[in-house]
Amino acid sequence: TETDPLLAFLQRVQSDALRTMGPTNFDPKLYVDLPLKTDLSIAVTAFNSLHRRSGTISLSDFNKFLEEFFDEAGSDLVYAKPVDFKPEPEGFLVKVENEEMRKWALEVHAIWKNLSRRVSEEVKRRPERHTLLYLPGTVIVPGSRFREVYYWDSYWVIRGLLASKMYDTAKAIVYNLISLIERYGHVLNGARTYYINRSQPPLLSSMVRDIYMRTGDVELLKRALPALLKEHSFWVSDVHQVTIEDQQGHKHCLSRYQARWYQPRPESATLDEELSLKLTPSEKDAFYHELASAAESGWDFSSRWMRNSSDLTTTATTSIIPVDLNTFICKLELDISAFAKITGDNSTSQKFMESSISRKSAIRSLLWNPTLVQWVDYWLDKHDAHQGVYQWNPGSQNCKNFASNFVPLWLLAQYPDSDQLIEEFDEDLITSLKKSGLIGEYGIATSLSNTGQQWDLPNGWAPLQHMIVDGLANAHSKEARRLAESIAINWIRTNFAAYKKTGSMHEKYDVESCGEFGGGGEYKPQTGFGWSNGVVLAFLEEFGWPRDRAVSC
Ligand SMILES: OC[C@H]1O[C@H](O[C@H]2O[C@H](CO)[C@@H](O)[C@H](O)[C@H]2O)[C@H](O)[C@@H](O)[C@@H]1O
Repeated sequence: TETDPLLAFLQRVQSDALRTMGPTNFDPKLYVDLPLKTDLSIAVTAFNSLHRRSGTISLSDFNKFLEEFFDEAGSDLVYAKPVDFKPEPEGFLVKVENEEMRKWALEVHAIWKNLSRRVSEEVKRRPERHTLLYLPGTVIVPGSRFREVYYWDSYWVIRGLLASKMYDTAKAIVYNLISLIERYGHVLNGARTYYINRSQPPLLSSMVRDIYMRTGDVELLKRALPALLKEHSFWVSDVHQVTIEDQQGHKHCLSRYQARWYQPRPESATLDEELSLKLTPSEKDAFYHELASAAESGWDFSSRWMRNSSDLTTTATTSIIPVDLNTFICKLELDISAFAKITGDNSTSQKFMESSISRKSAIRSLLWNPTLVQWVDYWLDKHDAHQGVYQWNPGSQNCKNFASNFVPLWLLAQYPDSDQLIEEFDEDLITSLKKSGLIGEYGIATSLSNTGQQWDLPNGWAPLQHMIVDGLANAHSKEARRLAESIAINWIRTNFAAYKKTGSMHEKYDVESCGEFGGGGEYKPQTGFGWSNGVVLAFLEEFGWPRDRAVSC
């Protein structure tokens, strides 16, 4: 995609739009999402002549140009009512007894209709006019500016669809993502040409597993398995995998995020260019690479990846071994092993069981911190590397509290015999979470640093709430289950309060105030919103809502 002519042209339009319209309310992503009405060459000629005619283009000429040559952003995804949507499905949230809560849950459930789309046949016919990629089945988009399917968002969308008994829609999403692996070798960050250079947290196997648990569909496992094997190769290739030798001389392999991209992200090019103004040309390329790699992590952006939490240009994502990524890959290995066993491929099952055991041992040896009683990320220092092998240094563990430090709880809950991850699961881990400062009044904070980046304090994100709550709820400890339920109740209440106030579900919430959505970051707070809806429905399915429990916070 580096020389993708459509993207190159749309980025010229994007920077002209900024010059013409000014920075207020400017969203660069809008321009790289515009579908062309004509062949590219015709639009480029018209654009060049517009430039020749007038040095600075007037707003009205610019708007006329947009209207003549482009359709509206998002018009290449057509509204499609999901085939399996029912206003109140049989067996829906049976444990929700409170009438007000049930009424709201049905409203949240009904939002699936608004977020459901199909890629237009026009995209299949003339792909060169669209940055949107063709997908065969129904998609659920996150909402607002996110008018395409996203990789890791889809896991929580599917969790919600399962609560909504929409199994066909859930499967269609999975088949779409599989089609991306078949075409590109990995699931893209999102289904746009400008996302081909990177993936997002690998959760496809978790989507398949959860759907299989509800439907028993072995065909799904058979279709998914070859794709998951390809995806696994992607995450353990030289690009992502690093070898680290521990203090006993054992070598371990763990993975990191690393996009194949050294330019401004097309969807945010004007912002990336502005941020990099003070950098030299080679520093710029490295910075763009680190930003795109942070986007691969799903945590774009966060003090978690920054050497100096007040300076985004110090983002160094590729120098970090993230605990959540390795948990997801370990889960992918366990899922592959389980699916292979069910479908009768015992040697693949055995091979991936062994890979998962090695990764668990690596996580425990390198990322577990016994003093903090939690897992942590690890900073790679190039001075510690000899012939491509890093020597483990305990001082390089990142001891700051991030919600991601507790994501292994989720894996432990799904595969309870994964105890190689930890000496022994005991109440100290729960105490460590409670004392971390991450548990806010209305949810789990992403970090403890308020940097103005969206993956930091005071923002709480639905996926992080869900993985930790799910992990605690299934930890076979009454204390852990109680904590899980209280986090879930507060999270539901704040989502409910914000919905009552604004009429919308939000992409992120402020965990310090009731009913407030989150902010910060590089774009305006978005509504819709796929994963938030999914997590509310999944929590209500798990914990229910008794008649006499107050709905407001
Ligand atoms: O346009 C800026 C960035 O937007 C996306 O990231 C955020 O939204 C995604 C969709 O909900 C979500 O998956 C991600 O975790 C959010 O940070 C996009 O994924 C980025 O690649 C993009 O640069």
